[in-house]
Amino acid sequence: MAEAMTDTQIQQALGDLPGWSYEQGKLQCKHEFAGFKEAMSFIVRVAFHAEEQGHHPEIFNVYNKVSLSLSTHDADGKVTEKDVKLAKAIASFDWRAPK
Ligand SMILES: C[C@H](O)[C@H](O)[C@H]1CNC2=NC(N)=NC(=O)C2=N1
Repeated sequence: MAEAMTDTQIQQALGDLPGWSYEQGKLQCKHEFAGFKEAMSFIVRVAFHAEEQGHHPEIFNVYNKVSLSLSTHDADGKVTEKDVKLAKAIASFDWRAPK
């Protein structure tokens, strides 16, 4: 059973996670890209990191917009260090092409 982080720990972690927020009990980010292909490229890149970490975000896409949500099933759907780790990997490569 993974250990849930406290609200204080999550707020601290968000300091190193540009573009991420804590909403509805999950780590979330929303990005807008130049078009559908750019959005899908971002999703595929997220997929490789997710698979490597054995941890997978909920992914929602509409055309050029992508929303990601992260929580840990193993901790009753709460946020754990596993979510922060994947969010950091994603934040480190996130890009937004000029529209
Ligand atoms: C067995 C498998 O590793 C688990 O179900 C993993 C897969 N990916 C996961 N992804 C996320 N975001 N949370 C999990 O708890 C989780 N569990």
